[in-house]
Amino acid sequence: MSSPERKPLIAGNWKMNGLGASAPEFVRVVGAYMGPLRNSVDLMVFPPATLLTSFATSTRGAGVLVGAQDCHAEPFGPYTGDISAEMIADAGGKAVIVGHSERRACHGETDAQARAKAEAALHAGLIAVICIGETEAERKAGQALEIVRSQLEGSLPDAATPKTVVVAYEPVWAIGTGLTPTIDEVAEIHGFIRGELARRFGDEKAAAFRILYGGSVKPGNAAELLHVADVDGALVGGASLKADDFLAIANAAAG
Ligand SMILES: O=C[C@H](O)COP(=O)(O)O
Repeated sequence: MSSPERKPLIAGNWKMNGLGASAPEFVRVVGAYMGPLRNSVDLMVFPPATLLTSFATSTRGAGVLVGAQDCHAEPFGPYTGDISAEMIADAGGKAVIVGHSERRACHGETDAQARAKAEAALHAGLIAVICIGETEAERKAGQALEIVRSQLEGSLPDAATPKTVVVAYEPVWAIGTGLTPTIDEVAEIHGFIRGELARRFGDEKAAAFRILYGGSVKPGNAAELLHVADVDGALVGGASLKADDFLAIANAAAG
């Protein structure tokens, strides 16, 4: 569970889903957030880049932060198809996801690239949500902690602060599968991440970083997962596409 100084954060990653016609779902989230929820939970939504500007416009002043799902490490240049952190900020984005396992698996993204992208994000004034997590084979081989340790070390910039960086632990085998680690496994990894942050940044700073859990978070399991020690929120994929489900998860974080 989040400590008093770490406000829970629920982040919705729409992945490659959403057309202009999906905007009303987001607008419903924004509307509901303007009630008491706003005081107890931070919300972020990461639509596809095509919807970034319209989502940023519809949440203006409402407090839901909108971000992008990836960025290039360079601010501009001959990188066809990519967008930079500066462009995300220019479009009204406030955050960016880097190192998501789908970028690592489908685009061969390395820890060093995730780190360079996170550095670019900080330079552009964005919050970087940095994803780490082991595969099923790595967990079965007893390597989960070591993989998480090396991804964390390799992907986090030295300049990371609790205000500019959020860590998201997403076991790859739990993403989109309906499977989740046990509560004890989640507690073990999140506690381990907190310890590794303390080794690198000191106890005080480490205590202020938010560490999200991601992987098959749904309204039905959110409360249990979100009340585990050192779980400060969730990075939600599929369930973030439906306003009711996403809001139910946000309310679980608040309660
Ligand atoms: O970024 C979100 C995660 O990959 C989790 O996705 P999921 O909730 O659909 O399992």
